[in-house]
Amino acid sequence: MSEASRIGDTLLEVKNISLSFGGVKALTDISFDIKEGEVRAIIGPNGAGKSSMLNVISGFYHPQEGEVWFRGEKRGALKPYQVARQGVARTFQNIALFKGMSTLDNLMTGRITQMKTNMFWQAIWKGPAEREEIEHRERVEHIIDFLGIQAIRKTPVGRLPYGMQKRVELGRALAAEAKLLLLDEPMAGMNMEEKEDMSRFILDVNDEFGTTITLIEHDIGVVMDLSDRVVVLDYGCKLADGTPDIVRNDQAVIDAYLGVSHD
Ligand SMILES: Nc1ncnc2c1ncn2[C@@H]1O[C@H](COP(=O)(O)OP(=O)(O)OP(=O)(O)O)[C@@H](O)[C@H]1O
Repeated sequence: MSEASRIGDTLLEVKNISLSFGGVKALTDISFDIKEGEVRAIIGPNGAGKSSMLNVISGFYHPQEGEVWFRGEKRGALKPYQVARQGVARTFQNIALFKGMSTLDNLMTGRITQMKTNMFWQAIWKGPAEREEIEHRERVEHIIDFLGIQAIRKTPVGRLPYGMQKRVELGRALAAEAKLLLLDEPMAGMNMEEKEDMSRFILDVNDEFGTTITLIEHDIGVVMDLSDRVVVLDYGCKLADGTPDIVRNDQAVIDAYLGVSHD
């Protein structure tokens, strides 16, 4: 698909976001947008404010100043589960799976935001709840196929190698059928081969499901290959914003973060 047809209108916009923790200013007057269908990276040195920004988008942190707009509407002070119900899913820097549960059951927990029947229906009439369960299973089976993890579907995730756990975590976020997927360092701690696999899955997810993806990643090479646009933070301020080409040639970015020009 051509770039022009893949990327659509603005999906999410943060406007003039400032966030402090006591005396620490984590974010100062940050504005940028995320367009439908794009892969958008947030990069910056340690402590630059990347995770804080992701936490603002996912509703875990509420900034003292600024606004978040999602699908053309200003978002109120929603709780994280309400943001998730609107179609924003995320993964965490440290894997947050249920280690004793199987891959399949972990993926099923990703369906919670999509569940429509409640305890009342489940108690008095199993029909709708059973039909829903079948639908959820079908969706999860599709994700298992897509990520090529059939062999580990019954394995407790705590026994899986790290790279595989990260893949399951991606699968759980996919199970939520999000419009916007937030990935917090999806390749941290991976070897080169695992990083290549994960990069391929991220691009395939973007392509096949049309999911908009925003990711934080420390490996600059990976970020530049994956992303349509990159926003660079430094000491809580926005340093640069644009295509990988623009960002990698920006002198302020080279000075503050990259250290050397990546020609
Ligand atoms: N919950 C919190 N309480 C207090 N200070 C915080 C909290 N979260 C972040 N900070 C501070 O805000 C600043 C930005 O941190 P943040 O974790 O967002 O940066 P980061 O770019 O994600 O860093 P890293 O790459 O190391 O994960 C840091 O000075 C950090 O210590």
